[in-house]
Amino acid sequence: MSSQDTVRHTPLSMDGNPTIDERASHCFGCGPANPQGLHLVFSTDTTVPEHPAATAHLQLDRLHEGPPGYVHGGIVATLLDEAMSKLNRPLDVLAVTRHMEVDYLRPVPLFQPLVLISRHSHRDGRKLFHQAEIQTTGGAVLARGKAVFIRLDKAILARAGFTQPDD
Ligand SMILES: CCCCCCCC(=O)SCCNC(=O)CCNC(=O)[C@H](O)C(C)(C)COP(=O)(O)OP(=O)(O)OC[C@H]1O[C@@H](n2cnc3c(N)ncnc32)[C@H](O)[C@@H]1OP(=O)(O)O
Repeated sequence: MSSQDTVRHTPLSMDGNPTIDERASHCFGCGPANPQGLHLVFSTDTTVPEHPAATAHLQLDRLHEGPPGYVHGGIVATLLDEAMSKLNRPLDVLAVTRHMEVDYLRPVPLFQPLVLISRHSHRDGRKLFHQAEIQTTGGAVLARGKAVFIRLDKAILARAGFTQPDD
């Protein structure tokens, strides 16, 4: 089995005792250790601390094709979800997507530079409301998403298996 296959097929529970960042290293959207992942790199802007923003620049190829020449719709949703998830750390919360809506406004082209932008809108208790867009470098909006993330407390984390017994 190649090392790539080993990574792919090793369950989290057999991964030793990784740190939380190591456990996130295989995230399909941003994990550097996932050989099949999108490897998105975000910069965050906390100029307005209560409304942080996140931005990534990317370009996709036929690995993520849906309609000929364009990005698959599921990948479009993944990009928006990932961008919105990046707003949680600047807000100092651990949260997961509970609800997401996607507007597919224009086909998202392969082989062209794209900009992925997200911004936190507001919060209501444990609910965080985020928005995101996929844009061309000229600023044309191709897809737009909005989502409700739920802030996780220790009990939910344990129930979902995101923590290990010693956490
Ligand atoms: C390394 C970085 C990784 C980043 C990955 C990118 C982000 C992700 O993809 S995370 C993975 C995908 N998400 C998940 O797997 C989450 C799965 N869901 C869960 O585990 C649970 O539903 C969980 C824990 C979030 C919440 O469960 P639970 O505590 O039972 O709450 P639940 O009853 O579902 O409702 C949550 C709240 O959302 C609200 N809600 C649901 N839909 C909507 C909506 N459309 N609009 C507004 N509010 C809504 C509900 O009304 C409820 O509100 P309140 O707290 O006021 O009652």
